[in-house]
Amino acid sequence: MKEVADRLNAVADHLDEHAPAMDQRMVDMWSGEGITRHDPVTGPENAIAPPLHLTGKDDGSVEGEVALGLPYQGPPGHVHGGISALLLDHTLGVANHWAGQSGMTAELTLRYHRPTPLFEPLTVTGEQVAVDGRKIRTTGAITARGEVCVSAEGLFIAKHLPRPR
Ligand SMILES: CCCCCCCC/C=C\CCCCCCCC(=O)SCCNC(=O)CCNC(=O)[C@H](O)C(C)(C)COP(=O)(O)OP(=O)(O)OC[C@H]1O[C@@H](n2cnc3c(N)ncnc32)[C@H](O)[C@@H]1OP(=O)(O)O
Repeated sequence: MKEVADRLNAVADHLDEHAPAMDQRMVDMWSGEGITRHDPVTGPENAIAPPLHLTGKDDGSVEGEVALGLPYQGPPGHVHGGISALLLDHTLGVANHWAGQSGMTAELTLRYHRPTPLFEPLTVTGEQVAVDGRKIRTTGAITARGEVCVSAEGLFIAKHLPRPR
C-alpha cells in the first residue's frame, strides 16, 4: 500500500505543479457550461460526483438514475443520509432550472422513509411545484425498486451569485 500511496502522491504533486492558479481555475470552471461540468452531483469533472445523469422531461420535471458505491455508505450497505440530501438538493435545483425559475436553497426538508440501498439503481426525481414572487417550491424523491426511500420538499429563493471573472 505504501508504494501505491507514493505513486498516487507523486501524481497529485505533478498535477498541483501544473495546475493554473486557483483564481484562474475558478474563472475557467464557470465559463461555458459552468456548473454542469464541475458540480458534486452530476459533474463529470468532479471526482466526488457519482455522477448522476439528469434528464429534463416534457412534463417539466427532471429524472435520473444512479447506483452509489462504497464512498457514499452510511449505515451498513446503505446510502449516507447526507449524500441523499446532496443528491436531492441538487436535483431540485436542476428541476428549477429546467422549469425556468431558479434560486438558492433556503430550506430543504427531507423524510427518510426507508434505508436507501447501495449498489442498486436509484431513481432521483425533482419537480417545481409553485413560484410565488422570489419563493420557489420544489419537491423530489429517491426511489429504489419502485419504493420511495427519501422524499424532499425545498424552498428556494430567486438569487444568483456572480460568476468569477
Ligand atoms: C435536466 C436538464 C438540465 C438543464 C439545466 C441544467 C443547468 C443546471 C444548472 C444549475 C443547477 C444548480 C443546482 C444547484 C442546486 C444547489 C443549490 C444550493 O445548494 S444553494 C447553496 C445553499 N444555499 C445557500 O447558501 C443560501 C444562503 N442563504 C441566502 O443566501 C439567503 O438567506 C437567501 C437567498 C435564502 C434569502 O435571502 P435574500 O436576502 O435574498 O431574501 P430575503 O429578502 O431574506 O427573503 C425573500 C423572501 O423569502 C423568505 N425566506 C427567505 N429565507 C427563508 C427561509 N429559510 N425560510 C422561509 N422563508 C424564507 C423571506 O421571508 C422573504 O419572504 P417575503 O418576500 O417577505 O414574503
